[in-house]
Amino acid sequence: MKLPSEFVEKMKGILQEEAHRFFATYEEEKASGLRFNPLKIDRNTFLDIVPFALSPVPFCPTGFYYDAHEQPGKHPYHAAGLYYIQEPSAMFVAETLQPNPGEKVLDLCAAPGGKTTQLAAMMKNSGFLLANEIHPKRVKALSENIERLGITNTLVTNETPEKLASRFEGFFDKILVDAPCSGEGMFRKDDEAIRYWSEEHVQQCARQQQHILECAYRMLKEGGILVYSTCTFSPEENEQTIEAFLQKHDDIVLVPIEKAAGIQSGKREWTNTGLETIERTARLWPHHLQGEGHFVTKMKKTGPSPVWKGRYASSNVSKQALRDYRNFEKATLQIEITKTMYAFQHHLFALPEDCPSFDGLKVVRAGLHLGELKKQRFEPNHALALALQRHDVQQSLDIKSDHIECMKYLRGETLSTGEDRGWLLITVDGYPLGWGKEVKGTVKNFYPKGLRINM
Ligand SMILES: C[S@@+](CC[C@H](N)C(=O)[O-])C[C@H]1O[C@@H](n2cnc3c(N)ncnc32)[C@H](O)[C@@H]1O
Repeated sequence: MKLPSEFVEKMKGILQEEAHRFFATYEEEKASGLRFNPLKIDRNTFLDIVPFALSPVPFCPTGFYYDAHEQPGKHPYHAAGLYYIQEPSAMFVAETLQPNPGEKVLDLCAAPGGKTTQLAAMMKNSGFLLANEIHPKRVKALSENIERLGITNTLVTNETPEKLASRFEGFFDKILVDAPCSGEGMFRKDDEAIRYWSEEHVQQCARQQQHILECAYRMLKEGGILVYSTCTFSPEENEQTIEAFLQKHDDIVLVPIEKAAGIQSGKREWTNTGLETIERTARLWPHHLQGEGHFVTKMKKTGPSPVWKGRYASSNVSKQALRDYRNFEKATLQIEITKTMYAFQHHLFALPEDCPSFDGLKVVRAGLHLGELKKQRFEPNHALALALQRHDVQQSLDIKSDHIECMKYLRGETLSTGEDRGWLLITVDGYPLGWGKEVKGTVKNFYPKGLRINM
């Protein structure tokens, strides 16, 4: 691997006697990890059914390492949202924020959704999570991952941090800024990150991080928690970004992060003022643990915040549309969705709890996408299938993960059953994969075209 020479010199300078251990990790395989999804499966059942060898990530109770030769992204359990593939050190970030059910949480730089999906699971799909991504292409991947993992408490937006800050002053209990950075911790898994690296880019990222943190600050309640993280090593984007932020705000204090399992402290020598409390921050290094590397800071806002003056979203759904949905619900489900409903043209959503009004914001997903209102009938969305449990529906068709029928379904082919039951939840080993509509012995395939596999 050819590392940028300026990067090598800089790391040798700051790491000194540790540098050779750090550089030796570039000769080793990258760490591969996945997190099981507690919204769909418990730990023991997951370990019973998962067909790969796994070993636990010591700093994340839902995280596991898998061998590099495995391809968990291709297994039907991935399509069923039973797990999320995530770089192991990244798993520590949401663990540090520790959101609770019922809280109002913001993930400001969220795509592709590794941390969002972890946060939503920790919140047990309740409360309100705003997952924002500034880049229109990346927000699509975020939204798809939220759908696959069966997340229903999340509003996905495609906004700038400034726009959100002007709308949500003093609104959030907890905020995550997983900042865009120079990605030095990505070098083992992404050649692009190596090619893109320059000292100038490091400085540019540091300026941008300051700006994003300022926006986050405005949105935090008094007593609120702000976690800042990067997947880069440079002190300018880590200790120094936090140092500058603390200098601007005397009502922000660093909350100590417990260090275990090889997690190290941030370094006071790497601040401009020798800031002692920076040791409360955490550094995950590839030569101290199995992971690509992260920097994590936990902060608390102790001073007053403006009282949020916005309003909450209310339903805009017509009586007829609601009737069409309820008819579908009665005929197909065993549960009733009681959340506030919202329609974007013909598409019906069940909003997260405590969802603020999103008028004027670029919304990509507003909670659970229930489906589409077609002429006097309702067609369920894939997201609804993935947010259900098998027993939530009246009719389901279970296929085995190692059976050809499962591949046929994921390829978008029809299935033959000989029955005529209408909407069926198609499950793999009991876990929802998508919808099918059974008419006269044949199940029409509603697995989304964009997700179908070709093999
Ligand atoms: C480190 S990545 C986030 C990874 C994500 N949290 C996860 O766990 O999957 C940083 C994200 O910030 C976004 N970003 C870039 N510039 C930004 C800006 N000016 N404001 C907010 N976000 C930005 C990037 O598009 C990128 O998706």
